[in-house]
Amino acid sequence: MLCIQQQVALSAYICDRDRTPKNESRAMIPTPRTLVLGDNAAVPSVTYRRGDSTVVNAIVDRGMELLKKEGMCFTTITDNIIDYTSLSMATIRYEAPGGQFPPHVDHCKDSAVFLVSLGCNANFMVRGKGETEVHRFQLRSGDALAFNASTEADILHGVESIDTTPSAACEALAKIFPVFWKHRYGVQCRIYYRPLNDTFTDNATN
Ligand SMILES: O=C(O)CCC(=O)C(=O)O
Ligand SMILES: [Fe+2]
Repeated sequence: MLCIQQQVALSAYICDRDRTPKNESRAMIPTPRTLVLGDNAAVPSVTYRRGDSTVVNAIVDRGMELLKKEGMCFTTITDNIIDYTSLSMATIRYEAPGGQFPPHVDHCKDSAVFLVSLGCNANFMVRGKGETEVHRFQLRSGDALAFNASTEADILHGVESIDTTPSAACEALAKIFPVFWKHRYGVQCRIYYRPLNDTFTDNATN
C-alpha cells in the first residue's frame, strides 16, 4: 500500500522520535521490542487527533479511503470507517529470523487496528471468528493490514517469524535505514471511533 517514498517518510518519522535505550542485552530468544517514541518511556506510543498533519494521519486516511471504496466496514464499531476520532501509533521491532508475536486477540473497544510493515517480511497468521482454518501470508515492506480489534470481532492473529532475505522494497529502505537489513518494524496504528473526551492528550507534535 505504501510506495517507497511513503515508507521512507514513515521510517524517518519513527527514527526521529525513537528514544529506545541502545545496547540493551539481547535475550537468547529475541522478543519483539516496543520502541519508545518520545521522552516518556511509560507511554511509548504517540497519539493524534483526526486531521493532524502527520505522516501517520496521511497513511491511515489513505488506507481508510481505499477500504471504504471496497465497501469495507468494521461491524460492531462503525458503519463509516473514515469517521474515526483519534489514532495512536506504536512501533514494534522484530529481529530476523526469530522475532515473533504469539497468536492473540486484541481487546480494544471501539477500535480498529491498521498494521503497516516496514523492513523484513513478516510471516503472519490470522484466524477469523468461528473459523477453524488459519490463514498464513506474508506482510512485506509497505504492506498494510486492517481489522476490527474488538473482543467481539475475535480475530486471532500473530507473527510467526521474520524472513532474512530482503524484498526489493526492504533493500531500498535498508540502504537509508540500516536497521531494516535485520529487522521488521510493525507499525501499529489504533483507530478509535469513540467521542474525544477531556482526558485526551495531544502529543502529536512532541
Ligand atoms: O507486528 C504486528 O504487525 C502485529 C502486532 C500486534 O498484533 C499487536 O500489537 O497487537
Ligand atoms: Fe495484535
